[in-house]
Amino acid sequence: MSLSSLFLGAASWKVPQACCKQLSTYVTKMRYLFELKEDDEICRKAQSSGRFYLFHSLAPLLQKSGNRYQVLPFRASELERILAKFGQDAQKIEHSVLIGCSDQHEAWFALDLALGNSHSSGSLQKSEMESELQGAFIDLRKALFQLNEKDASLISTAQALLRWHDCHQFCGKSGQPTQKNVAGSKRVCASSKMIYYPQMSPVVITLVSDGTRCLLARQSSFPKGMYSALSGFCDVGETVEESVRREVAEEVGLELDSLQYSASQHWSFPNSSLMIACHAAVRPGQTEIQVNLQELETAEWFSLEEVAAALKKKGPPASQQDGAIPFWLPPKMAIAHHLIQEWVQKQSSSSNLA
Ligand SMILES: NC(=O)C1=CN([C@@H]2O[C@H](COP(=O)(O)OP(=O)(O)OC[C@H]3O[C@@H](n4cnc5c(N)ncnc54)[C@H](O)[C@@H]3O)[C@@H](O)[C@H]2O)C=CC1
Ligand SMILES: [Mg+2]
Repeated sequence: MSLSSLFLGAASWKVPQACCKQLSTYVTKMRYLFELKEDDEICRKAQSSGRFYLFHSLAPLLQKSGNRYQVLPFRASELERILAKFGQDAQKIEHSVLIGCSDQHEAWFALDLALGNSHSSGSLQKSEMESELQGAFIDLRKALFQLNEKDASLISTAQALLRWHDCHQFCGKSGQPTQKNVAGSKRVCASSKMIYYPQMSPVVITLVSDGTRCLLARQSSFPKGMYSALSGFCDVGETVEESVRREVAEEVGLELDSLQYSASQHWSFPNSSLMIACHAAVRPGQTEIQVNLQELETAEWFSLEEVAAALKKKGPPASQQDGAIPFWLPPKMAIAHHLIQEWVQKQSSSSNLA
């Protein structure tokens, strides 16, 4: 709804034209997903004709195909047969969470076969399950970049939701168990009446430029040789702009002159974050960095040529003769890569114009 329509007087109110129009595939799909989240009965019915993506201790079930991975969803009837084979009750399906649906309204769910198992229900052996399911449970950190973009996004969402439910089984106020709704879009405590919704932590990621160079940094936990844009969790009460300015000041001791929003991304590691990516410029002539060694291993200015050359490389380069690893950048699927690519394109087009 636009702001102006909020202030329309009652006398000028009309039935919106859109009511008479056929709704688009996208709109009907979003409305259907909303219904599944709100209505337990409709969602339970959707499970019987839906598809299930399986996990084991938060590792997704995947199939190797060349040097890529593929997802391996199962229908409810197949899943019930598999659960029975492993001595599990079909009620385990109640632990599944809604992760999306197709344009034809086939609902998709994720279920972790290992989480939430009581000792009496019998522990499911991972290797036995893998051979029965004809796939392997792969750590998402290893598999994410070898999935296609759509599946990577679906599997990350699924893992984030499954992790959130696993960590929020008790109410923080009453200490009593919480119950999920069928879709898994919330958990409720019957005792305190508290409602818990799946959480994401907002994180800002900023590519700082001085007009000709950009600033890239390394944390000691990064793979050897990899540099990325500056990042940091937003503090409570901050705007995105305040978080960006504070993080840059904290990590490299620079003050920003301007900043511009670029894009956002859901990021699963180590927990669910909403990455908010911005470009920023430092005040003219103020480029001397003072690295906060508690947060970063190092930070350096890189020229357009250096960054453009690094963007062309795929993955970590082999180490040089002296054992050093040449500098490289995060993979395509990471929003840091997108920011850096955007900066290179902008710089290249402005240097072509000059
Ligand atoms: N997708 C991408 O391209 C990139 C993603 N990232 C992600 O951004 C996140 C934040 O980046 P950092 O520079 O490490 O953040 P940071 O600079 O805020 O430092 C991390 C520290 O912040 C504190 N912290 C405050 N709030 C927190 C919260 N809600 N959860 C966890 N720790 C919190 C902890 O002490 C933690 O050790 C990381 O999880 C990282 O995986 C970082 C760079 C690129
Ligand atoms: Mg940081």
